[in-house]
Amino acid sequence: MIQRSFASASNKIKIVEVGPRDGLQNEKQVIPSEVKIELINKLSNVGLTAIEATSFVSPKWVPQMADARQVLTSITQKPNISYPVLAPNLKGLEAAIDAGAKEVAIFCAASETFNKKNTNCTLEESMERVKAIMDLAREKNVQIRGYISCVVGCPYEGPVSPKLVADISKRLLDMGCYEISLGDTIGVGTPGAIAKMLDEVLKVAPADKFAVHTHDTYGQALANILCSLDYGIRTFDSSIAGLGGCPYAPGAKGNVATEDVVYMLHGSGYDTGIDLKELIHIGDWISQKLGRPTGSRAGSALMLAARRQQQEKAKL
Ligand SMILES: CC(C)(COP(=O)([O-])OP(=O)([O-])OC[C@H]1O[C@@H](n2cnc3c(N)ncnc32)[C@H](O)[C@@H]1OP(=O)([O-])[O-])[C@@H](O)C(=O)NCCC(=O)NCCSC(=O)C[C@@](C)(O)CC(=O)[O-]
Repeated sequence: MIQRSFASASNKIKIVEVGPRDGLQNEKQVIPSEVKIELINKLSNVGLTAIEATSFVSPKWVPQMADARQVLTSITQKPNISYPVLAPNLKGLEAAIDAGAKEVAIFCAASETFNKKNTNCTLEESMERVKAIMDLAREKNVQIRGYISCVVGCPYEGPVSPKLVADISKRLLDMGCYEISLGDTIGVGTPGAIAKMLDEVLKVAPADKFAVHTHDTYGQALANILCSLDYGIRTFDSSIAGLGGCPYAPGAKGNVATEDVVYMLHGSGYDTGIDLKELIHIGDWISQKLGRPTGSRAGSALMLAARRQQQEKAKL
Protein backbone atom coordinates (compact mmCIF):
# COMPACT_ATOMS: atom_id res chain seq x y z
CA MET A 1 0.00 0.00 0.00
CA ILE A 2 1.51 3.35 -1.02
CA GLN A 3 1.62 6.06 1.61
CA ARG A 4 0.26 9.39 0.33
CA SER A 5 0.76 11.65 3.35
CA PHE A 6 3.43 13.88 1.79
CA ALA A 7 1.34 14.90 -1.22
CA SER A 8 0.99 18.50 -0.02
CA ALA A 9 4.62 19.45 -0.91
CA SER A 10 5.39 22.09 -3.59
CA ASN A 11 4.42 21.62 -7.24
CA LYS A 12 7.87 22.83 -8.44
CA ILE A 13 9.98 20.02 -9.86
CA LYS A 14 13.67 19.96 -10.69
CA ILE A 15 14.68 17.72 -13.55
CA VAL A 16 18.33 16.70 -13.73
CA GLU A 17 18.94 15.92 -17.40
CA VAL A 18 21.41 13.02 -17.51
CA GLY A 19 21.25 12.22 -21.25
CA PRO A 20 24.67 13.58 -22.24
CA ARG A 21 26.32 11.44 -19.53
CA ASP A 22 24.19 8.46 -18.46
CA GLY A 23 22.41 8.46 -21.79
CA LEU A 24 25.50 8.34 -23.98
CA GLN A 25 28.09 6.54 -21.82
CA ASN A 26 27.02 3.09 -22.98
CA GLU A 27 26.68 3.84 -26.72
CA LYS A 28 28.76 1.42 -28.75
CA GLN A 29 29.22 3.75 -31.73
CA VAL A 30 31.74 6.56 -31.35
CA ILE A 31 29.81 9.78 -30.82
CA PRO A 32 31.78 12.82 -31.94
CA SER A 33 32.47 15.32 -29.17
CA GLU A 34 30.82 17.99 -31.36
CA VAL A 35 27.50 16.10 -31.17
CA LYS A 36 27.74 15.85 -27.37
CA ILE A 37 28.57 19.56 -27.13
CA GLU A 38 25.71 20.51 -29.45
CA LEU A 39 23.32 18.30 -27.45
CA ILE A 40 24.24 20.05 -24.18
CA ASN A 41 24.02 23.50 -25.80
CA LYS A 42 20.57 22.69 -27.19
CA LEU A 43 19.42 21.35 -23.81
CA SER A 44 20.63 24.59 -22.22
CA ASN A 45 17.86 26.49 -24.04
CA VAL A 46 14.72 24.68 -22.85
CA GLY A 47 14.44 25.70 -19.20
CA LEU A 48 16.45 22.90 -17.59
CA THR A 49 18.50 23.98 -14.56
CA ALA A 50 20.79 20.95 -14.31
CA ILE A 51 22.44 19.06 -17.17
CA GLU A 52 24.90 16.29 -16.31
CA ALA A 53 27.55 16.88 -18.93
CA THR A 54 30.06 14.01 -18.85
CA SER A 55 32.22 11.80 -16.59
CA PHE A 56 35.84 11.98 -15.59
CA VAL A 57 36.23 8.21 -15.26
CA SER A 58 38.87 5.84 -16.60
CA PRO A 59 38.65 5.80 -20.42
CA LYS A 60 39.63 2.11 -20.25
CA TRP A 61 36.42 1.47 -18.32
CA VAL A 62 34.08 3.81 -20.20
CA PRO A 63 35.66 4.78 -23.55
CA GLN A 64 32.66 6.90 -24.62
CA MET A 65 33.47 9.47 -21.91
CA ALA A 66 37.16 9.80 -22.86
CA ASP A 67 36.50 13.30 -24.23
CA ALA A 68 35.22 14.63 -20.88
CA ARG A 69 37.61 17.58 -20.75
CA GLN A 70 36.91 18.62 -24.33
CA VAL A 71 33.15 18.45 -23.77
CA LEU A 72 33.12 20.36 -20.49
CA THR A 73 35.46 23.09 -21.71
CA SER A 74 33.66 23.55 -25.06
CA ILE A 75 30.01 23.84 -24.03
CA THR A 76 28.45 27.27 -23.61
CA GLN A 77 27.62 27.30 -19.92
CA LYS A 78 24.68 29.42 -18.86
CA PRO A 79 24.81 31.09 -15.44
CA ASN A 80 21.47 29.69 -14.21
CA ILE A 81 22.29 26.08 -15.12
CA SER A 82 24.56 23.64 -13.28
CA TYR A 83 26.60 21.20 -15.34
CA PRO A 84 27.59 18.39 -12.93
CA VAL A 85 30.08 15.74 -14.02
CA LEU A 86 30.79 12.30 -12.58
CA ALA A 87 34.05 11.47 -10.80
CA PRO A 88 34.79 8.09 -9.17
CA ASN A 89 37.99 9.09 -7.36
CA LEU A 90 40.40 11.91 -6.55
CA LYS A 91 42.04 11.68 -9.97
CA GLY A 92 38.63 12.26 -11.60
CA LEU A 93 37.82 15.15 -9.26
CA GLU A 94 41.16 16.85 -9.96
CA ALA A 95 40.65 16.51 -13.71
CA ALA A 96 37.06 17.80 -13.41
CA ILE A 97 38.14 20.83 -11.37
CA ASP A 98 40.95 21.52 -13.83
CA ALA A 99 38.35 21.55 -16.62
CA GLY A 100 36.23 24.04 -14.67
CA ALA A 101 33.60 21.80 -13.01
CA LYS A 102 31.66 23.50 -10.22
CA GLU A 103 29.60 20.43 -9.32
CA VAL A 104 30.66 16.80 -9.24
CA ALA A 105 28.66 13.63 -8.70
CA ILE A 106 30.22 10.69 -6.88
CA PHE A 107 28.74 7.21 -7.08
CA CYS A 108 28.56 3.96 -5.17
CA ALA A 109 26.11 1.05 -5.01
CA ALA A 110 23.99 -0.62 -2.36
CA SER A 111 25.46 -3.92 -3.54
CA GLU A 112 29.05 -5.10 -3.05
CA THR A 113 29.12 -6.99 -6.36
CA PHE A 114 27.82 -4.06 -8.41
CA ASN A 115 30.17 -1.68 -6.63
CA LYS A 116 33.13 -3.91 -7.48
CA LYS A 117 32.07 -4.32 -11.12
CA ASN A 118 31.45 -0.60 -11.57
CA THR A 119 34.36 0.88 -9.63
CA ASN A 120 36.71 -2.01 -8.82
CA CYS A 121 36.45 -1.52 -5.07
CA THR A 122 34.34 -2.49 -2.05
CA LEU A 123 31.65 -0.23 -0.62
CA GLU A 124 33.95 0.68 2.29
CA GLU A 125 36.71 1.60 -0.17
CA SER A 126 34.16 3.74 -2.06
CA MET A 127 33.42 5.57 1.20
CA GLU A 128 37.16 6.23 1.64
CA ARG A 129 37.29 7.61 -1.91
CA VAL A 130 34.30 9.83 -1.19
CA LYS A 131 35.98 11.16 1.95
CA ALA A 132 39.10 12.10 -0.02
CA ILE A 133 36.92 13.71 -2.70
CA MET A 134 34.99 15.70 -0.07
CA ASP A 135 38.16 17.13 1.47
CA LEU A 136 39.37 18.53 -1.86
CA ALA A 137 35.86 19.56 -2.98
CA ARG A 138 35.39 21.60 0.20
CA GLU A 139 38.75 23.30 -0.32
CA LYS A 140 37.88 24.13 -3.95
CA ASN A 141 34.25 25.04 -3.25
CA VAL A 142 32.85 22.30 -5.49
CA GLN A 143 29.38 20.94 -4.70
CA ILE A 144 29.09 17.16 -4.42
CA ARG A 145 26.03 15.15 -5.36
CA GLY A 146 25.94 11.49 -4.34
CA TYR A 147 24.52 8.63 -6.39
CA ILE A 148 23.53 5.31 -4.90
CA SER A 149 22.97 2.61 -7.52
CA CYS A 150 20.80 -0.50 -7.19
CA VAL A 151 18.53 1.02 -4.54
CA VAL A 152 15.86 -1.64 -5.01
CA GLY A 153 17.59 -4.38 -6.97
CA CYS A 154 21.01 -5.48 -8.21
CA PRO A 155 21.66 -7.43 -11.42
CA TYR A 156 24.05 -9.71 -9.51
CA GLU A 157 22.64 -9.90 -5.95
CA GLY A 158 18.87 -9.47 -6.46
CA PRO A 159 16.67 -7.47 -4.06
CA VAL A 160 18.44 -4.83 -1.97
CA SER A 161 17.74 -3.98 1.67
CA PRO A 162 16.06 -0.56 2.09
CA LYS A 163 17.91 -0.24 5.42
CA LEU A 164 21.27 -0.50 3.62
CA VAL A 165 20.22 2.26 1.19
CA ALA A 166 19.20 4.44 4.15
CA ASP A 167 22.53 3.78 5.92
CA ILE A 168 24.59 4.67 2.84
CA SER A 169 22.46 7.78 2.28
CA LYS A 170 23.14 8.94 5.82
CA ARG A 171 26.88 8.37 5.48
CA LEU A 172 27.04 10.30 2.20
CA LEU A 173 24.97 13.18 3.58
CA ASP A 174 27.08 13.28 6.76
CA MET A 175 30.22 13.44 4.62
CA GLY A 176 28.81 16.52 2.83
CA CYS A 177 26.83 15.46 -0.25
CA TYR A 178 24.17 18.12 -0.78
CA GLU A 179 21.75 15.60 -2.31
CA ILE A 180 21.49 11.85 -2.86
CA SER A 181 20.19 10.49 -6.12
CA LEU A 182 18.57 7.11 -5.52
CA GLY A 183 19.17 5.00 -8.62
CA ASP A 184 16.99 2.14 -9.75
CA THR A 185 19.86 1.21 -12.04
CA ILE A 186 18.24 -1.78 -13.72
CA GLY A 187 14.66 -0.54 -13.60
CA VAL A 188 13.30 -3.48 -11.59
CA GLY A 189 11.56 -1.24 -9.08
CA THR A 190 7.79 -1.14 -8.72
CA PRO A 191 5.90 1.53 -6.77
CA GLY A 192 5.65 -1.03 -3.95
CA ALA A 193 9.44 -1.52 -3.82
CA ILE A 194 10.16 2.20 -4.20
CA ALA A 195 7.72 2.96 -1.37
CA LYS A 196 9.45 0.45 0.95
CA MET A 197 12.84 1.95 0.09
CA LEU A 198 11.64 5.54 0.63
CA ASP A 199 9.98 4.57 3.93
CA GLU A 200 13.47 3.74 5.27
CA VAL A 201 15.46 6.42 3.48
CA LEU A 202 13.22 9.26 4.64
CA LYS A 203 13.94 8.26 8.25
CA VAL A 204 17.50 9.58 7.84
CA ALA A 205 16.81 12.88 6.03
CA PRO A 206 13.90 14.86 4.58
CA ALA A 207 12.66 14.41 1.00
CA ASP A 208 14.40 17.58 -0.24
CA LYS A 209 17.75 15.83 0.29
CA PHE A 210 16.88 13.16 -2.28
CA ALA A 211 16.38 12.73 -6.00
CA VAL A 212 15.00 9.65 -7.72
CA HIS A 213 16.78 8.23 -10.78
CA THR A 214 14.77 5.69 -12.72
CA HIS A 215 15.38 3.39 -15.66
CA ASP A 216 12.49 2.03 -17.69
CA THR A 217 13.52 -1.61 -18.23
CA TYR A 218 10.24 -2.99 -16.87
CA GLY A 219 8.05 -0.04 -17.89
CA GLN A 220 7.72 1.09 -14.25
CA ALA A 221 9.65 4.37 -14.35
CA LEU A 222 6.74 6.84 -14.53
CA ALA A 223 4.78 4.89 -11.91
CA ASN A 224 7.85 4.99 -9.67
CA ILE A 225 8.16 8.74 -10.13
CA LEU A 226 4.49 9.19 -9.29
CA CYS A 227 5.01 7.13 -6.14
CA SER A 228 8.09 9.21 -5.21
CA LEU A 229 6.08 12.42 -5.68
CA ASP A 230 3.68 11.13 -3.05
CA TYR A 231 6.65 10.87 -0.69
CA GLY A 232 7.57 14.51 -1.31
CA ILE A 233 10.48 13.91 -3.71
CA ARG A 234 10.74 16.88 -6.09
CA THR A 235 13.96 16.16 -8.01
CA PHE A 236 14.08 13.53 -10.74
CA ASP A 237 16.84 12.41 -13.09
CA SER A 238 15.85 11.64 -16.66
CA SER A 239 17.39 11.37 -20.08
CA ILE A 240 16.42 12.99 -23.37
CA ALA A 241 14.85 10.45 -25.76
CA GLY A 242 15.20 7.79 -23.04
CA LEU A 243 18.87 7.30 -23.89
CA GLY A 244 20.97 5.25 -21.55
CA GLY A 245 21.93 2.13 -19.69
CA CYS A 246 24.80 1.53 -17.31
CA PRO A 247 27.78 -0.35 -18.81
CA TYR A 248 27.96 -2.50 -15.66
CA ALA A 249 24.24 -3.34 -15.51
CA PRO A 250 23.72 -5.90 -18.29
CA GLY A 251 20.33 -5.61 -20.01
CA ALA A 252 19.39 -2.35 -18.27
CA LYS A 253 17.34 -0.17 -20.59
CA GLY A 254 17.54 3.57 -20.91
CA ASN A 255 16.75 6.12 -18.28
CA VAL A 256 13.17 7.30 -18.18
CA ALA A 257 12.72 9.77 -21.05
CA THR A 258 12.72 13.44 -20.02
CA GLU A 259 9.92 14.15 -22.52
CA ASP A 260 7.70 11.49 -20.89
CA VAL A 261 8.40 12.78 -17.38
CA VAL A 262 7.71 16.39 -18.36
CA TYR A 263 4.53 15.42 -20.22
CA MET A 264 3.26 13.51 -17.18
CA LEU A 265 4.24 16.23 -14.71
CA HIS A 266 2.73 19.12 -16.70
CA GLY A 267 -0.46 17.12 -17.22
CA SER A 268 -0.64 16.55 -13.47
CA GLY A 269 -0.27 20.19 -12.47
CA TYR A 270 3.47 20.25 -11.69
CA ASP A 271 5.81 22.98 -12.86
CA THR A 272 9.18 21.95 -14.34
CA GLY A 273 9.98 25.24 -16.06
CA ILE A 274 10.76 23.20 -19.19
CA ASP A 275 9.44 23.95 -22.68
CA LEU A 276 8.17 20.53 -23.82
CA LYS A 277 7.75 21.66 -27.44
CA GLU A 278 11.43 22.57 -27.66
CA LEU A 279 12.47 19.45 -25.76
CA ILE A 280 10.81 17.03 -28.19
CA HIS A 281 12.75 18.54 -31.10
CA ILE A 282 16.01 17.87 -29.28
CA GLY A 283 14.91 14.29 -28.60
CA ASP A 284 14.14 13.89 -32.29
CA TRP A 285 17.47 15.46 -33.26
CA ILE A 286 19.66 13.25 -31.04
CA SER A 287 17.74 10.13 -32.07
CA GLN A 288 18.42 10.95 -35.73
CA LYS A 289 22.10 11.50 -34.92
CA LEU A 290 22.22 8.06 -33.27
CA GLY A 291 20.28 6.52 -36.15
CA ARG A 292 17.38 5.07 -34.20
CA PRO A 293 13.85 5.96 -33.08
CA THR A 294 13.40 7.92 -29.88
CA GLY A 295 12.85 5.96 -26.68
CA SER A 296 10.27 8.54 -25.58
CA ARG A 297 6.61 7.64 -26.10
CA ALA A 298 5.45 11.24 -25.58
CA GLY A 299 8.29 12.55 -27.78
CA SER A 300 7.35 10.19 -30.59
CA ALA A 301 3.59 10.99 -30.39
CA LEU A 302 4.11 14.75 -30.16
CA MET A 303 6.59 14.81 -33.06
CA LEU A 304 4.14 12.84 -35.19
CA ALA A 305 1.34 15.29 -34.33
CA ALA A 306 3.61 18.27 -35.09
CA ARG A 307 4.57 16.79 -38.48
CA ARG A 308 0.93 16.08 -39.35
CA GLN A 309 0.04 19.65 -38.47
CA GLN A 310 2.83 20.94 -40.71
CA GLN A 311 1.60 18.77 -43.60
CA GLU A 312 -1.97 20.06 -43.13
CA LYS A 313 -0.71 23.64 -43.18
CA ALA A 314 1.34 22.98 -46.34
CA LYS A 315 -1.81 21.69 -48.10
CA LEU A 316 -3.70 24.93 -47.46
C1 LIG B 1 37.08 3.87 -10.52
C2 LIG B 1 37.99 3.31 -11.58
C3 LIG B 1 38.90 4.37 -12.16
C4 LIG B 1 38.86 2.24 -10.91
O1 LIG B 1 39.51 1.46 -11.90
P1 LIG B 1 40.92 0.78 -11.62
O2 LIG B 1 41.30 0.03 -12.86
O3 LIG B 1 40.85 0.02 -10.35
O4 LIG B 1 41.80 2.10 -11.39
P2 LIG B 1 43.32 2.33 -11.17
O5 LIG B 1 43.42 3.36 -10.11
O6 LIG B 1 44.06 1.04 -11.01
O7 LIG B 1 43.75 2.99 -12.55
C5 LIG B 1 43.70 2.25 -13.78
C6 LIG B 1 43.94 3.23 -14.93
O8 LIG B 1 42.87 4.17 -15.00
C7 LIG B 1 43.36 5.51 -14.81
N1 LIG B 1 42.37 6.24 -14.04
C8 LIG B 1 41.99 6.03 -12.78
N2 LIG B 1 41.05 6.90 -12.43
C9 LIG B 1 40.83 7.70 -13.50
C10 LIG B 1 39.95 8.78 -13.75
N3 LIG B 1 39.12 9.24 -12.83
N4 LIG B 1 40.00 9.36 -14.94
C11 LIG B 1 40.83 8.93 -15.91
N5 LIG B 1 41.69 7.88 -15.73
C12 LIG B 1 41.67 7.29 -14.53
C13 LIG B 1 44.68 5.32 -14.08
O9 LIG B 1 45.52 6.42 -14.29
C14 LIG B 1 45.22 4.06 -14.72
O10 LIG B 1 45.68 4.37 -16.01
P3 LIG B 1 46.96 3.57 -16.63
O11 LIG B 1 48.08 3.82 -15.67
O12 LIG B 1 46.55 2.11 -16.67
O13 LIG B 1 47.12 4.19 -17.98
C15 LIG B 1 37.17 2.63 -12.72
O14 LIG B 1 36.51 1.54 -12.19
C16 LIG B 1 36.18 3.55 -13.35
O15 LIG B 1 36.54 4.51 -14.00
N6 LIG B 1 34.89 3.25 -13.17
C17 LIG B 1 33.81 4.09 -13.69
C18 LIG B 1 32.71 3.22 -14.23
C19 LIG B 1 31.57 4.11 -14.72
O16 LIG B 1 31.79 5.22 -15.14
N7 LIG B 1 30.34 3.57 -14.65
C20 LIG B 1 29.20 4.29 -15.08
C21 LIG B 1 28.81 5.41 -14.17
S1 LIG B 1 27.83 4.91 -12.77
C22 LIG B 1 26.24 4.83 -13.41
O17 LIG B 1 26.05 4.97 -14.59
C23 LIG B 1 25.10 4.69 -12.46
C24 LIG B 1 24.37 5.99 -12.23
C25 LIG B 1 25.28 7.04 -11.60
O18 LIG B 1 23.90 6.54 -13.45
C26 LIG B 1 23.16 5.79 -11.30
C27 LIG B 1 22.34 4.54 -11.58
O19 LIG B 1 21.61 4.44 -12.58
O20 LIG B 1 22.47 3.64 -10.75
